[in-house]
Amino acid sequence: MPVETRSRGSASAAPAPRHDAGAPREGVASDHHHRLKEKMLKLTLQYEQHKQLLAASQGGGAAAARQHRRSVRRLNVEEEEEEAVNDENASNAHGKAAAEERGVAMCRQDAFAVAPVAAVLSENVAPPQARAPPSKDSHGVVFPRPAEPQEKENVVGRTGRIPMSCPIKKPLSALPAPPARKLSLGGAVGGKMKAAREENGAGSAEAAESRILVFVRLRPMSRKEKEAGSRSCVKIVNKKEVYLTEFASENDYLRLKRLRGRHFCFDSAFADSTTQKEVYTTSTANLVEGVLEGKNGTVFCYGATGAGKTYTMLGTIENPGVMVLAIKDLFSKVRQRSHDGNHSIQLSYLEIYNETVRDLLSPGRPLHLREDKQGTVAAGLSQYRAYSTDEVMELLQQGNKNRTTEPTRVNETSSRSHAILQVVVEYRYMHGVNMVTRVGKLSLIDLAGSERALATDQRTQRSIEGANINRSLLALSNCINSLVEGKKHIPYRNSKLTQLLKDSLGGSCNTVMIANISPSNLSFGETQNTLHWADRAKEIRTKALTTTNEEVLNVPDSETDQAKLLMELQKENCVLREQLVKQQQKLLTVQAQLLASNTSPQQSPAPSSHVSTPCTAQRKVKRSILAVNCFNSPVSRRPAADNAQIRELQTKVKTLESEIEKMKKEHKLQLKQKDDFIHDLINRRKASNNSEEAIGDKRVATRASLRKAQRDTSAAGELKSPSHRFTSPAPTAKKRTFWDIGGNSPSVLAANGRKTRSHVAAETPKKGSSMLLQPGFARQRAIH
Ligand SMILES: Nc1ncnc2c1ncn2[C@@H]1O[C@H](COP(=O)(O)OP(=O)(O)OP(=O)(O)O)[C@@H](O)[C@H]1O
Repeated sequence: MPVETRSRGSASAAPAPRHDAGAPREGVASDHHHRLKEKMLKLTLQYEQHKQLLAASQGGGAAAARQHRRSVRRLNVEEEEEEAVNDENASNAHGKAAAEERGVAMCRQDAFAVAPVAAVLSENVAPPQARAPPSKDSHGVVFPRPAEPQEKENVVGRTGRIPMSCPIKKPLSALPAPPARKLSLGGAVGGKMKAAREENGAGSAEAAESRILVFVRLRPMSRKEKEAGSRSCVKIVNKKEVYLTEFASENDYLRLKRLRGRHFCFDSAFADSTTQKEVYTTSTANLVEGVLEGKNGTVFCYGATGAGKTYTMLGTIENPGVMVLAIKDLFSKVRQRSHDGNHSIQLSYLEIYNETVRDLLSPGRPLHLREDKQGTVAAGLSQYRAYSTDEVMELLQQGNKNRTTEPTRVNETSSRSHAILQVVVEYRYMHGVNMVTRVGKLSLIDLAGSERALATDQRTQRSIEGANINRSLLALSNCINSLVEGKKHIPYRNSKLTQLLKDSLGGSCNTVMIANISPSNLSFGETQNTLHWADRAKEIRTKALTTTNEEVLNVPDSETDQAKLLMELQKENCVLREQLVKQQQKLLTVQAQLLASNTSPQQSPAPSSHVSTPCTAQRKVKRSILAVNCFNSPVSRRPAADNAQIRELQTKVKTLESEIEKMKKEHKLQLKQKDDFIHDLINRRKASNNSEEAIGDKRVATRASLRKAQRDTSAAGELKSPSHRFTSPAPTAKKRTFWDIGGNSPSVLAANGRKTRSHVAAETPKKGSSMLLQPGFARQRAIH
């Protein structure tokens, strides 16, 4: 039927006659077709539920089985009712005009209730979606039920000019609800971990699998894109649906007819005005909570180059991103809980550049990946124990300076590598006579952007980088495909990235994917690709999350007191460390005052500085400048009042320094005592009986392995124990610690010929320096 007739039909409010012989038969056929589709959907749902029911009955959950049977019966009843309604509708809707009218009306009511959407998607109309009954067992992220979008293929738009086809995806609420993410046995701790069951949902088969949560973030249009005259081709509706519309030139008659729209539905979709905090709270806050409970978590940003991945992960000083917010949150939560136990936080930071793994905190030779009980690990990767958010921020900043970055045509500070920040949180507490150790690992990943060769550069180095980035992302896509299809062999080994992501994708881990997209129609292909893979990733089921990474060590009565003492000592250590940091800060303030009071630049030998702090090289430089300017200057040249003030301040500084020195000595002594005590404890336990020897082994594999690794690698000069960090942060000639990773370190460039963010900063100190070089990792350059 011609378009005008349909339009007229929808314009007239009169319903079509019930048995209109003249009505076109194609309307009936299409209605019938939709009913069949709905029926298929319901059958699929029923099948899923039966599967769950079967699993529930196998898991011994009789109550759960009854519950499922009830919900299946309810579904059947609903289905019958709906069928009856559909039959009636079908007979009422013999006229195509009436069917169109119904579709448009529903469309206006639901999907287009949000006003701005109507402008882009007024063409998309469809019948209602099959709805799955809400699962009572679901403890996953709960979102308000979205308006049900309508589906109709090749419907003429309001303008009646551009035929649109927009296959509507099933909303997430209609998917089988993700089971509770309660507990997990992650790869971080292997060996003979005791699987601690949580009462809530423990043992139920519903918790047998979990799925990756997928979020989409749209960035604002950049100045460049605006200048190029691009239009927005993405619209976000109901905070979870994404509509993608392809625009064709009005003169492109050939493609005009084939213009298509796409619809996707995710756990949440963030519009361009969404704040960093909102993104963090919705996507990652739960993961941080889980890590403190001993569950592993991974967040990774995926998308085309320039789509906003680094902005989402790192952000700017004013708007810190997910990495920064997660770490702040982690520390504040640890502080709240540290009254009942002992927390330690260790972190490592690496990049995958051109298929080689590099340590960002202690750059050197490429690292090799190996598989062990803890999963895939980079051998020799340095781990740093952090005691405050500031310390982590400094480490992160140092790491970012060493990250490979290059300007491309698309993005001035394009990340040419995948960066992975891993934070391991260990929590120890006494539970009766047992010492419980819980370990959770949080991985925060900023992937490099997929790109077209033409979109970036044709220069050799860039194209090699681009090819490697694309290859690893292709490997990631292949793994996603295999996981979704339920294949037995997942090709993790095809790239370093997938090897490191193995636990996050196919293991027991709470995983979040944030897909970043650009609104510009010039990036339509990239956006479509990103959304396609994000949509696929939504279907990946990860392993059961029924346990925490928890180790329970039975401490005999005779040793309980000692264990308690040990914990007390550890707590005291933490307090002492905090005091030390405060004293150091005081010292710096006094020195700054001294510098301010001493305006005349005097040349004098620097006093010996024996305060070794975990400060940056920058801070050290500052200190030496202070020393040169302030100390030992000829007293005779200054007015008497100034001299008196300076003497007073000098005395203060000396007192503080001696105080710090004293504290350090005490601290060292306590650490030594603690280590002796631990050794003693282990030896005694080994000797006591054979069964406990196994537990001893387990300790070595988990908590103790970390300690052992620390000892081993610190011997090799790579990994520093906390005491080492405080006593000798100065770099050795051979091994460079992160404290002496200067932003302008020539060896980074010389060693491999690649550019890091440090080099970019050194070369272009003023113009648009990378956000990763700023204290809050801010890219000064805003959206252009
Ligand atoms: N949500 C946002 N709000 C404001 N500006 C943003 C947002 N997202 C991205 N930008 C800006 O867009 C530009 C490109 O972003 P970014 O560097 O994060 O992209 P990317 O995906 O990491 O690119 P690449 O893969 O090449 O590293 C930056 O200038 C950044 O400040």
